[in-house]
Amino acid sequence: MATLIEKGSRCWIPDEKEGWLGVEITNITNNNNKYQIELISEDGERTFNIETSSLEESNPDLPLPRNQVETVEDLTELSHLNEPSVLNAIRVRYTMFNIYTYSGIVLIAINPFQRNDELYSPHRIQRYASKKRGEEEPHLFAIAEDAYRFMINHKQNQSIVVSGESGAGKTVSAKFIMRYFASVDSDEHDHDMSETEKQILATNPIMESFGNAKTTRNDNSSRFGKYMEILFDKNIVICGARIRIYLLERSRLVFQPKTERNYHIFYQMIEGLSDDKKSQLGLMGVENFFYLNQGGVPKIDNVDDAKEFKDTCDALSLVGIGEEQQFQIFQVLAGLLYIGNIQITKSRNEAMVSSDEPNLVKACELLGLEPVSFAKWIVKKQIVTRSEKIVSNLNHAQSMVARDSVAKYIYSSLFDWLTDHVNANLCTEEMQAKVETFIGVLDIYGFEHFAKNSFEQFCINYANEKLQQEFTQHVFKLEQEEYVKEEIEWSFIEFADNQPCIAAIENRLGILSLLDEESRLPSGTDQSWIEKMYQTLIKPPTDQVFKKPRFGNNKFIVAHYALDVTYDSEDVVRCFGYC
Ligand SMILES: Nc1ncnc2c1ncn2[C@@H]1O[C@H](COP(=O)(O)OP(=O)(O)OP(=O)(O)O)[C@@H](O)[C@H]1O
Repeated sequence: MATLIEKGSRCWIPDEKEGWLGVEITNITNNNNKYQIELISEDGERTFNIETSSLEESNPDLPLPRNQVETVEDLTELSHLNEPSVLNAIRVRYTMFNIYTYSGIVLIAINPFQRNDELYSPHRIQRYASKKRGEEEPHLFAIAEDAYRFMINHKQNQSIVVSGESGAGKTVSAKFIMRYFASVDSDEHDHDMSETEKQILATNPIMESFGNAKTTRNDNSSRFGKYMEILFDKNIVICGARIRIYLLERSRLVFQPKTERNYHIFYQMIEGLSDDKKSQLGLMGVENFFYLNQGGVPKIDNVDDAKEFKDTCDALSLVGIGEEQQFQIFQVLAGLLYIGNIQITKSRNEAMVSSDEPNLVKACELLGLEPVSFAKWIVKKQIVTRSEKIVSNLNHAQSMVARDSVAKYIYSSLFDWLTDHVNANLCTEEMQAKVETFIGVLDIYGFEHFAKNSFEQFCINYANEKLQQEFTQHVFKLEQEEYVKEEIEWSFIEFADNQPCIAAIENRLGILSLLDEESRLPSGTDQSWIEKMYQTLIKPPTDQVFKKPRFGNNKFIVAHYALDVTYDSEDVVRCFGYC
């Protein structure tokens, strides 16, 4: 910073409202080695008493006020790669409707929250076809084209990772990338969609109805991770596609926070089915089902659930799930809603449910279960050891978990079944035989950190931890290869290695194996899992990344690459055991 502090230098100072303020140094007075710096900012001349350490250098050519033009298409071209310079460059581009900016091999996308059809038109696709990155302005299509060319030239499979927090625009971006692949190899740029694109896009209403929900951050939030592969034959023509699903948020089926909803399909079904079919399934209004009424918002603004239902049914028909099978799916869904209404009573310390409890009877009728044994196994558990079977009673809270676990398990099995069905349609055995290479697009939840973090957040953050490791290794490896190729002198760049965190999670005596072990024990509890973790992991080297919070005995902290997250252990062992 020493060279920076002189009259005329431009720099950034922290600002409570704006984050950072662009300023110019107009005068410096040294008073007992405490510098008083006069700065001129975009909102007029002001004098600031500033610690020199809180200044950040800005680009010498950055004009004031801040949001005058500074158009780097790649952040690596900035003369100072500090936080304010990076944020400013992205912000300036955004105000000029450039939502995409490169940062080396990464494309940063800012959600515009407004439609711009031209940006993704067939004409645009054509503009990026066969072009090298940098020949056209930054765009998703340039990333897709890069992967496509690399696959052709090197005969190597490619993957594009789309990452970001909820509502950032991952799913929309992934869809546009798919559209690029589906149309770039056809001669139909200016015409209608290709058959393959139609088929691929038909999977969207299905996966979204069953896997998306309204959350506080996004009315159509994907509650699962998705890896979609576009398959190419030896002539580089698309011969099919394949979807893999990760981490469906099972807890949403039985619990929704205020203003959020369960999976769209339930509301669609209630709005869209004919009265006759609804009465066959015993379906009533949303407010009558505990699994649907907790968030208190049965409707989403500008969304017509009945129309969406029709689109879902059309898409199901398109992938070969006919009307009869569709009705069976709705029957399963209605059965789950009745499971959620089953009343479990408390008697002393034991839970009780009668086999003629009306909701249980209806759930069993819809799901083809036998009421007496279903009622029994909601309130009891059986552990099978090598020599015997041990049956014990559950208390009320445990029975509620058992009841909900059945519903969660059935729903996620239904989701898997749908995915398999979609896959069978997108890639038949005949297509499979032709596959030479593929390009995969990963659309997965970003890092999550809430006031209360459950096992689901833990799994999501673990997945992101692995992605982060893959990313750093890939970027540094590529960069170093480039230096060697160009015979540039270089020394190793220090970067945060997150391997210790991954090791604490997945090693032989790590968080996951201790959980696995605990959930197999007849007497396994959350508390004993936590205590085993405290004993095993709070010592070198894992004590760097695994900690005990100052308050409470049922939580643990993991120091992730993004930040420290405190996780709750409540119900983890029981739910894990049921899975
Ligand atoms: N490129 C874009 N152009 C216009 N609008 C966009 C774009 N990307 C996202 N949006 C808007 O933002 C909303 C949220 O985007 P999207 O569902 O893709 O987020 P997400 O990152 O997948 O979120 P989640 O993790 O919750 O699923 C979209 O419904 C759309 O309204």
